[in-house]
Amino acid sequence: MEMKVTDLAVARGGVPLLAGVSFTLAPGRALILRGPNGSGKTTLLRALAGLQPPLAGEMSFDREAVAYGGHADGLKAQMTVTENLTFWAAVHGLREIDPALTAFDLEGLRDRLAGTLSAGQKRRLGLARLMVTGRPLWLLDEPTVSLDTASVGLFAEAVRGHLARGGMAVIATHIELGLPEAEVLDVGPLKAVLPAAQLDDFDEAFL
Ligand SMILES: Nc1ncnc2c1ncn2[C@@H]1O[C@H](COP(=O)(O)OP(=O)(O)OP(=O)(O)O)[C@@H](O)[C@H]1O
Repeated sequence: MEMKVTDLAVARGGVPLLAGVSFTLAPGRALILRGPNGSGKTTLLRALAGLQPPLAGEMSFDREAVAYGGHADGLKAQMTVTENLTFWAAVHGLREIDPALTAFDLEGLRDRLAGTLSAGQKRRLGLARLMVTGRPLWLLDEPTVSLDTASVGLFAEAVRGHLARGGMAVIATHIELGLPEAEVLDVGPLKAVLPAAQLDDFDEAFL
């Protein structure tokens, strides 16, 4: 499956943020989204994930292929690491969790309640969940928040393994992930031009 996005425009709170977003991603490829705070990377990812409608443009790829990793971790605090992953795999009709435990160095924590994990450990578990979905298109919003250098390395290896299996990834990040093979899209220059009338209503849009 190829991911093709053409002339996408997105808004948040009624305010247009980005326009003319176009890219094509082939199996085995990753795209890194860059851009200043507030430029619309999260909003773009939400639109790609089908969580909000775009203002305009075309998206051609299978929505069922998407595994979305947003800011909220969505972990079940009263379930163990193993139970969280097993549950998530089962939701996607799968059972295997060991490769994900290994990839994110979670074996030693497999029986710990997710609610008792540190911020970085929770983040690793949240990322491990992507692997057990079996879904080919990872859409990731700031996946390395709370991760130490070693864990960023684990994440980069996991993405690389995913790409090697024919997967794809679109990743919004401010840091250097150590994925030089990834393509980069800077959304900064794609800032939507607000019509004057809309500029008057700008504050209202956030109320
Ligand atoms: N729920 C909301 N309602 C209204 N406006 C919002 C909402 N969430 C975010 N925004 C605004 O939309 C704009 C784009 O936010 P977005 O989170 O997409 O940017 P970003 O590029 O991901 O930023 P960052 O690099 O800080 O994560 C910002 O001005 C933000 O304040």
